[in-house]
Amino acid sequence: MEQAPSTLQPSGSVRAGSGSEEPPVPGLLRLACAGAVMAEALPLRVELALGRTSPELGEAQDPRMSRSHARVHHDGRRFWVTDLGSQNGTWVDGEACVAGTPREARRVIRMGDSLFVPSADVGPLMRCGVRVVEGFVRGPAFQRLLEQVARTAGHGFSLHIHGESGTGKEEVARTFHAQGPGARGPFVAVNCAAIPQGLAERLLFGARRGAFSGADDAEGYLQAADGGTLFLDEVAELDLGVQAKLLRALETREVLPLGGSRPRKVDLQVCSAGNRDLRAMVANGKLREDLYFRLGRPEVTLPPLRQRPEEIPALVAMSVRELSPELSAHVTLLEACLLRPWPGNVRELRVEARAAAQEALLRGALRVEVSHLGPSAGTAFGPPSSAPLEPAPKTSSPPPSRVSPLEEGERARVVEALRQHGGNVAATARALGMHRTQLRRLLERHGLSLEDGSS
Ligand SMILES: Nc1ncnc2c1ncn2[C@@H]1O[C@H](COP(=O)(O)OP(=O)(O)OP(=O)(O)O)[C@@H](O)[C@H]1O
Repeated sequence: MEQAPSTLQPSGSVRAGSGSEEPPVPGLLRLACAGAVMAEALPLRVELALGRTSPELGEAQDPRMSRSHARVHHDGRRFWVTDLGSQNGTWVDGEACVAGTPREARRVIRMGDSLFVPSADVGPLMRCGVRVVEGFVRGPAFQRLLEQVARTAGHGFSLHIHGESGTGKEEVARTFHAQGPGARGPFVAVNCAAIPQGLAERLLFGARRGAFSGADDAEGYLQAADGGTLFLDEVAELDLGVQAKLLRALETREVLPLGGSRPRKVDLQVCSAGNRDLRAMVANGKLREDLYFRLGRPEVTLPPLRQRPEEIPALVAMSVRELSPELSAHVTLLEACLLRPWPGNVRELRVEARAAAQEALLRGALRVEVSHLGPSAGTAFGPPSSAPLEPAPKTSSPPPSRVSPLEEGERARVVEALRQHGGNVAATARALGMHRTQLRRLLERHGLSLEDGSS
């Protein structure tokens, strides 16, 4: 049951369902005002003059903004900010502006204690706002995706959720379950990457007493999910033999436990998830083609957090409050979090925001500022990025070299973390704010082994 959602949007703004057919509306996402988190869309036709009394800013005013603070201009493709000699200054993408000199803004603008993010389309935020439902922050893209998933669940047997690690795929799977015919049944989540190879069959399909020495009767995950939904995260990590047996069970709706002679009927929906391109995995022989057709369609994609900036301030404020209700997130912390790329997505952001809050408490502060945030938090793939939030227009610039400085930074950071944690995968992953699966993939990509952490 959904508890009454709270919505971070101005009263009077429009809220509707999907609006993807609408033409894009460039503008600013106003994500903080006077230090308080908000999520409001400010459409921008050509120019917006922002200041303490601007009619565009409505009733929510920031006393630290000057009456005539800055001008934001959109040239049809890019956003430009000019500080108008404000008392407290204007920061664009983390750097202070010189009054009177236009500066291109790509990621975040700070004026007083207010934050604005330039966006090629503020329409979705105008229509949907940002909602917080049972401690889960849902921006417009997330809301639209959940609507789509709810429709699929009504008349579908399976769903595949594609998305980077830590983006919230389990919440999407839970919506698929809650909206499907087995909503009253169990929801069983299985991380296939975490199952030791030799145990996969026993854990998935169960075992009969005597199947192997010391074996007792045990239910598998498929039997446990009977009448509900089985959520298989990283399904392509199962070995091909287990994949064949899984496919058979899903097709026949019967599970034969290890050492058993009589299969048991099961009735379940299946939701799978992962970060890799399943078609490429089929092509590489890592995923059975027939299992792909059973599980891989339909597919929905959950965008990474860096493409959902409107959720970031609410997530940070929530994580800080979780540590202590007396703490508050300062605008400089929110700004820094908007500037970093968060390769570990929401999981990493929440871990690092809580760590910053803890640091503030240790230093006796009740306001969590950027100085409390770990310098490498949110940058596991290199230094803080200045890449635009929306895809940049195609240019004829030369292709990047094979090993970019960003990748070198990432490799060095992983090696250092491994060294600090004695090659322990779980501890290293935790320290980097990522999932173990994500760390294993990084090690693979950089040709590293656990021994690379020993010095
Ligand atoms: N929008 C959100 N609001 C609040 N918490 C969130 C949100 N999205 C994710 N989280 C939290 O972040 C953590 C990671 O989310 P989740 O486990 O769903 O990620 P995932 O995409 O399944 O990643 P992985 O494949 O690595 O498991 C969880 O603790 C989850 O509750």
